[in-house]
Amino acid sequence: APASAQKTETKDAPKAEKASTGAAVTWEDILNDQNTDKDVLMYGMGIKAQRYSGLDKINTKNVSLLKPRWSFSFGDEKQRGQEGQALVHDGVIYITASYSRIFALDAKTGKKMWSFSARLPDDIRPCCDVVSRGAAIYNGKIYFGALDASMYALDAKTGKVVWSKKFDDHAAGYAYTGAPNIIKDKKTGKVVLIHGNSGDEFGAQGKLYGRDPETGEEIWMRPLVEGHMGRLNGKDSTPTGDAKAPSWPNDKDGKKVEAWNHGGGAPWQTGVYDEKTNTFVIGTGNPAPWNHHYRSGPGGDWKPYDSLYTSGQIYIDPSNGEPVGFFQHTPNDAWDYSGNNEVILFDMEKDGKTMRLGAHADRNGFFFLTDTDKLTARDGQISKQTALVAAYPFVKDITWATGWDLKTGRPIEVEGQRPPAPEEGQSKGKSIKVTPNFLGGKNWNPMSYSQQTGLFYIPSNDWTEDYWTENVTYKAGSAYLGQGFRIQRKFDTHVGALRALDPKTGKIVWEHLEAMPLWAGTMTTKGGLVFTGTSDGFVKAFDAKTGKQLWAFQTGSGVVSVPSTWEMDGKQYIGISSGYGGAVPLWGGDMADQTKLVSQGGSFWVFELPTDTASAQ
Ligand SMILES: O=C(O)c1cc(C(=O)O)c2c(n1)C(=O)C(=O)c1cc(C(=O)O)[nH]c1-2
Ligand SMILES: [Ca+2]
Ligand SMILES: [Ca+2]
Repeated sequence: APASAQKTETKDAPKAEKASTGAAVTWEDILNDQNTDKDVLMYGMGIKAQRYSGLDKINTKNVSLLKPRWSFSFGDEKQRGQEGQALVHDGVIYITASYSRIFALDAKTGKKMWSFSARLPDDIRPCCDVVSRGAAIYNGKIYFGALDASMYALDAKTGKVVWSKKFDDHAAGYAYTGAPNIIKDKKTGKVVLIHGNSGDEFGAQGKLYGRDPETGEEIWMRPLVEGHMGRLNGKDSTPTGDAKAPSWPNDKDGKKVEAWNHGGGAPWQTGVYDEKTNTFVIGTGNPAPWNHHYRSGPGGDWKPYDSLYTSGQIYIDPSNGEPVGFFQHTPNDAWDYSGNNEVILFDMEKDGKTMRLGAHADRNGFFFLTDTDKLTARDGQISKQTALVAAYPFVKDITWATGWDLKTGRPIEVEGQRPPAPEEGQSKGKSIKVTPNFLGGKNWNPMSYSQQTGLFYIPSNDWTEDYWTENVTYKAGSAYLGQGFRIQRKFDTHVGALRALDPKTGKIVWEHLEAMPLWAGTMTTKGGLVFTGTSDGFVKAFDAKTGKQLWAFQTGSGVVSVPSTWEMDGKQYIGISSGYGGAVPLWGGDMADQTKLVSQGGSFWVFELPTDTASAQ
């Protein structure tokens, strides 16, 4: 879209109040983000995406005194889900909002410096609400994606469009909701902007893109369905994996089944960069259609057909977009579990040695630890199920598998837990009960890892569904699921469960239950705290060791975003968006009815301790 078609509002920055150094963010700044308290330069709050802050000014002793400093309304009649995580640089907060909007706010006062609203066509088709999870910042520019499958670079000072690229057909269901990544490729020395797409529910082809952050020009494109052709510098590069795509069956004529042409696997969340091996890691989406019979061989034989490279974590060489490793969380995914959730990189001592691991809590109910050195090895093999180190259940009563075989790295599936095909002459198959349901034991909202406690804090949900197959044919722009479902609660006590998991043992050290689904991310701090938000509007802080709730503040709408924290003028601040939405009110059956009672909203909140904490006590 031409820049002139965009609406940019620029307000003069309150210069007197802004202690600006004017320096643009460099790759070194990004690499060091974890250790700099005064800024938040990436989604994940650090190169390993641990969402752990070394700040301890707000801590278990004083957090009960936390109060708002200011709040900013995103305005407009547009509301719905506010899922963004704020970036903070040079006294400015950059926060994305629903309907592909982004705001630059003065961190001291909440005063708007500029805002940008992408002009969206009427026929966009995001599956799961009009959300945006965040932006990236680098070299004087802010990068963020829009729901019509486009990417923008904005001038960080003015919000003016530097470049924009429309990368796919929104009318066919392609979209973008995630926060892009900035990484520096060690081989070429070039900084690369990496982003994916959304659209599996419409039979989109999942694709990952590497771009020049200065011009937006594509460097490479990597399709995530086996056998599809990649691109490098504008030319065909290599097919993804085996060109014959043996993990997808052939039809009667010996051609690939129709599903393979669509395939899914969209990387719609945010990846993480393993600096040591120069490898980019990102979760891949569900196969399309959800109905696995369309991705199975004659007589419903699904076992040889994993539907690669969907529902797993893929490792990519950022120099050329070549896949170097893959671990699949749900082979031939029949339940829309997808594999998109974040991978957090961390080190763990085991048997006297330090292991470099990836941690991932999947929608399928298992928490995975994978060996980063194996998955990033350039050994000519992509599928590396044996990189599995551990798989622990983190929700109750998982139906589809009893556990994982650590030798083969494959799930131990339970017979009869795949939804059967419709009987002859029927349009629907027999319904089965599935736990967790397709929205998962945990959805996109990121967990965090505390370097202080060594625990992971997982915003999980205990819920179930009725689930049955339906016949489906592909039609561009229409839902391509082939499944029917009705989401249901499982326990009277709760749906949401914030769980602290010990990666050494798989044990749940503590849990905190919530009546409504948990749809906000978590953050931990050296102050011994875990922060998150709830669907009924609270921002909450917990003792990271015990799970005791120490503070709660009501924001007036549901909280489905991701907290962040920074230091300014010697004080620590907590920032988070409020505004209810996301997938639950749209798809959630019983839960959707419950959540209709939550007021819509759209605001960003900043919290601080009273200046004189001693006298306030
Ligand atoms: O497969 C996809 O392309 C795709 C995209 C998205 C998205 O972009 O938000 C979601 C999902 N799938 C999905 O399965 C899902 O549960 C989901 C929840 C949400 C949300 O923001 O609450 N988005 C998405
Ligand atoms: Ca930082
Ligand atoms: Ca999906």
